Amino acid sequence: MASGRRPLVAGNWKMNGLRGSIGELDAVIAAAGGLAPRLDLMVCPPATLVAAFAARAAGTPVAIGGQDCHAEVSGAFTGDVAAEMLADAGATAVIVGHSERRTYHRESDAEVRAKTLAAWRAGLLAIVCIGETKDERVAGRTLEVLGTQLAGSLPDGATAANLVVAYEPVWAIGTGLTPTVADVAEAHGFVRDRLVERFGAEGEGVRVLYGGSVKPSNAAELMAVANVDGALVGGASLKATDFLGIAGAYK
Ligand SMILES: O=C(CO)COP(=O)(O)O
Repeated sequence: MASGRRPLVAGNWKMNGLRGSIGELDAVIAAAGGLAPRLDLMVCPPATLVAAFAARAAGTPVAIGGQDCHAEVSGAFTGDVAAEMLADAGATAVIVGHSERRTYHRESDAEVRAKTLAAWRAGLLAIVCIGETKDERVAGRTLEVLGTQLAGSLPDGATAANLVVAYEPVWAIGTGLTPTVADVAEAHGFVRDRLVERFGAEGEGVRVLYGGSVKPSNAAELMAVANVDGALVGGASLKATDFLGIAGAYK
């Protein structure tokens, strides 16, 4: 903090939410005016809800993002969604390389890189996720893994305006477990160094979010760590009261 970087608190709804869930977005929008002077707010609903959510959030401080995109503009890719389609639906951002995509869809760093380029091609902010597994942490390989993921997943041309990195330890996602403050500081400091090495002043401006079991009760502690520029929130983003409680870490 005290970095000049504007915090971003983003909710990743994952495969949750029906049209009737828009009341949660409404509650976030209702509180957004009071929070907007201090931070950016984003909700990333499933693809089926992006258009409706974007229409509802239009003209408010709440941004809407997708959760994944295909690398191509269009074509015979059944079930996939292009970055241009998300933009057309009103999204201004997209999460790429989430560990659930890397695990269940076997996405490689090269694919994540291609998806990041697709996001930029469509004019979207790319939120690129990285993070180590429990085994990798126990083996003392966390920073090596993060370095490899950053090198492979980030294309040249990243700027403070087109890239956000989310550090999400795989073992902390949905488990209620979080790294220690010292471990978060080490990981985020490492990511910052790599961003600055590669992208110079732009890398200094790229926001690095922490994700993995962020809750209202631990948000203040996690968000106060150096080089933590906000949160990517899963489960606790589904209820507006919890999501806003996390955003409330920025007083
Ligand atoms: O994966 C996450 C956000 O992308 C984190 O999920 P949880 O907040 O549910 O642990």
